[in-house]
Amino acid sequence: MKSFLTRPKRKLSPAPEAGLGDGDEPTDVKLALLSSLHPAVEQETLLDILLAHDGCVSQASTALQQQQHAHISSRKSGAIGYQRSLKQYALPSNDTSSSPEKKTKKLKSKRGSTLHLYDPADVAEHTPCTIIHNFLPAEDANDLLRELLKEAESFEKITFKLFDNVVSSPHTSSFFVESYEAMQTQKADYYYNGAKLTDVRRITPQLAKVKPIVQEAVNREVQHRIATRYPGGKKLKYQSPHAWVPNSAFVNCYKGAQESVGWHSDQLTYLGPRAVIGSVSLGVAREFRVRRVLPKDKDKDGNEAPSSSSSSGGVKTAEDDPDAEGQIAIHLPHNSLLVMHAEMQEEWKHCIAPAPSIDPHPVAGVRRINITYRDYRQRFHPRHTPRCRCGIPCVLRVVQRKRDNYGRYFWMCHASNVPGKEGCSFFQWAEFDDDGNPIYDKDSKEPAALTG
Ligand SMILES: O=C(O)CCC(=O)C(=O)O
Ligand SMILES: [Fe+2]
Repeated sequence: MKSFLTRPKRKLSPAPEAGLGDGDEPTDVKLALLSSLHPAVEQETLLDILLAHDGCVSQASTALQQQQHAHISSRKSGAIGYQRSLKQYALPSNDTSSSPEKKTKKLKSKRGSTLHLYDPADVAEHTPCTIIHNFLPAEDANDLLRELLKEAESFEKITFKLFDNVVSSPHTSSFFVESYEAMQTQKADYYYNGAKLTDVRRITPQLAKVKPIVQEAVNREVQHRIATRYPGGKKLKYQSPHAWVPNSAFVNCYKGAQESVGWHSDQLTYLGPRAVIGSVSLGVAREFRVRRVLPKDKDKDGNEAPSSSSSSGGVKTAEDDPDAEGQIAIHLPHNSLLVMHAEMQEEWKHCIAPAPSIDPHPVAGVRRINITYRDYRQRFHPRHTPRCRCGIPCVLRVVQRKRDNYGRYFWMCHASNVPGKEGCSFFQWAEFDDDGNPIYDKDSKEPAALTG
C-alpha cells in the first residue's frame, strides 16, 4: 500500500502540551504507544494520523476513537486519483498554539520521503501549485482529450544534449500557437534546449475553446494566492502585475506507465521571471512530483555546486539530488487544472515520474495528455534578448543551487545544449524592474514600446 507518506524513520516534534507519548520521544516509541492503544489499525495509518496531529499521541488516539476504524484501516493501495486529505486525520481544534504555519512545517516531506497529496487544500498549502478537480464540463474534457489524442499520434520525442550525449525525453510533445504568423516566428526565432522546434502547430478548435476558461481560472487562482499567501498580500517582486493571457500551449503525451519527464524547471527565457503556467491533465491519472531546490555551497565531494536551473524537457542530471528535501507527489486526475504559481519555476523542480502501474482511462486507454498553457511575453521575444558569441539568443536562468547570488537571473549561451555544437562562455546578469520587465543596458535594443 502506498499511503500518502512513505518515509524513513523520523523524529517528530513534541506537542505543546505533552501527555503520555506526547513529548520528545522518537517516532517509533510514539507509534508503539499508539499501536498498543489501537492494535487493529495498520502502522501506516497510525503514522499518518500521528503526523496529522503534530506527533501528539493522545490527540491522534482520540481522533482514531472518533473515526470509524474499519474505514481508515481498509484503505487500499495507492490507486491514483483516490481522494484523500490530510485534514481527515485532524481533529477539529481550537488549539491556537498550532498555527497553520507550524502545521505546514511539520507535515512537509523530509529527505528520502514522499508526501502524496490529493486534496486541493493540501496542494495549496504544501506546494507552489493549486489544483482544481473536475475543471471542465465532462463532455468538453472528453472532446479536448479525443482531439489531442488524434494530434498526439504524430507527436515526436524532444531530443537534446545532456553532457556529451544526445538523449530524448521519454514522452512525446508538440507546441501549439495561435496564428500562422506565430508558427513561422516560433520555427525561425525561438530556441529550446539550444535547438529550433520543427513541429509547431496551429491551435486546435478544442484547445482554443478551453483557453479562455483556463485563463479565467488561472487569473482567479493567482489573485487568491497573492491575497492569501504572499507576504503583505502583494504580488512577488518581478511578478507581472498584468492579467495572465496564454498565447501558446505545449501538449505532452505519455503513453503507458513508463513514459515520463525528468526533473526540471520550465524555461523562463520567453515567459520572464516569476512565470505562471496553467496545466490541464486529461486521460490516465499520473503523479506530478515537485521538490524544492535547496541552495548549497558545495556538493558532498566538496566541489562547487552547479549554479543554475536545468531547462524544460531535461532529465535528471548529476546536480540533482531529488531527495534533498523529500518530494511531494500531486495526483493529477483526468480533467484537472494545475496552476503553477509565480514561486514555482525559480524555487522548485518538477517531473512526471514513471508509474509502477496505471488505471486505464475509458477514452485514453493507457495515455495521458497534458497541456501547459503559457504566456509568451513580447518583451522576451528573442529579437530583444541578449545574444551570445555564437550569435543565438541567450537562455534565461536563475541561480538556484548556490547561496551566493541565490535568486539572481542571468543570460547565458544556449548552444551548449545543441547536439553537435560546443557553445560559448557568454554570461550576463539579467536585470528586471519590479514587474519583471527586462532592463537592458543602453547599448542594447530597448523594447520600450512593448507591453506585457
Ligand atoms: O505533464 C505534465 O504534467 C508536466 C509537463 C511539464 O512539466 C512540461 O511540459 O514542462
Ligand atoms: Fe515542466
